[in-house]
Amino acid sequence: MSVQLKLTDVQVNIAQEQGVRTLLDDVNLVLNQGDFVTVLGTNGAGKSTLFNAIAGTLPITAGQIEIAGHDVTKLNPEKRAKYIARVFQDPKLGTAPRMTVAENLALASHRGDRLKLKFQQVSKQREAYRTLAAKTGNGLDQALDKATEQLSGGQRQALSLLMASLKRPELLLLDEHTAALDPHTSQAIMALTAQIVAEQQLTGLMITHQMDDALQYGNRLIVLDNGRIIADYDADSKAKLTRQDLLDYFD
Ligand SMILES: Nc1ncnc2c1ncn2[C@@H]1O[C@H](COP(=O)(O)OP(=O)(O)OP(=O)(O)O)[C@@H](O)[C@H]1O
Repeated sequence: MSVQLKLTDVQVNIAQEQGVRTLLDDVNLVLNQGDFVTVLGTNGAGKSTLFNAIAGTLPITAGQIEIAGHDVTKLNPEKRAKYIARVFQDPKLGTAPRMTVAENLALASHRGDRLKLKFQQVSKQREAYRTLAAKTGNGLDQALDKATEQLSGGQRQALSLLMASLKRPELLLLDEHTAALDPHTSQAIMALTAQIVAEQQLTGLMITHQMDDALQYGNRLIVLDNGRIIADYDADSKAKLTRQDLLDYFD
């Protein structure tokens, strides 16, 4: 089975007035193709920092990061974006607000191409975009010509997910992507996430504070504390975990 993500002895130290602070401490993690891992941890445990280190928005102090066999340790975030798609908690962050749903999908499907080409594609690909948007089940297919700033948070997050997965990423990072949504919409977005991950056999990490989602989704679960991975449950041990087992980490 091929390795999609390999973190070796990753360390992130930050110089502060009070001295050096360690945000990630000797993190080692290997994800095989198709691993979808839920990530738990208290506030400040280092979950987003881990994503920032992988995405390259926060430089690492030591260690190595490989994605799909490429050593990306020294690559800037723009170069790493070729391999990584990330969906954030804030629905506003994943889409261009003044552009329509169709234009956003065109952008996502032609990342790296010339701008002119992207907009020609909107009309050509319209039916394909409509079919894709219909997958979300939340009316996005009826809103292809709406600016994304006019969408609901759930529609916008669904669009962010479609965009993130349109050009099958080597690695999908979901950073509490349902946290800003109401419970019903959150569950709908989780169901869409699971569908997309299964269809495309994506490899990814998903940060969540929802114990039930952490248990229900993915084939593996890790717990971060104080910048370290303190637990790593494979599919079998995850299946035996209870909500209380997880809550115990937050005492
Ligand atoms: N660029 C930075 N400079 C200094 N400190 C930082 C930086 N980024 C993160 N931190 C600190 O590192 C710690 C871990 O933050 P991080 O956002 O990774 O936590 P988290 O596990 O994602 O928490 P939450 O669940 O609240 O989102 C926090 O104490 C945070 O203040």
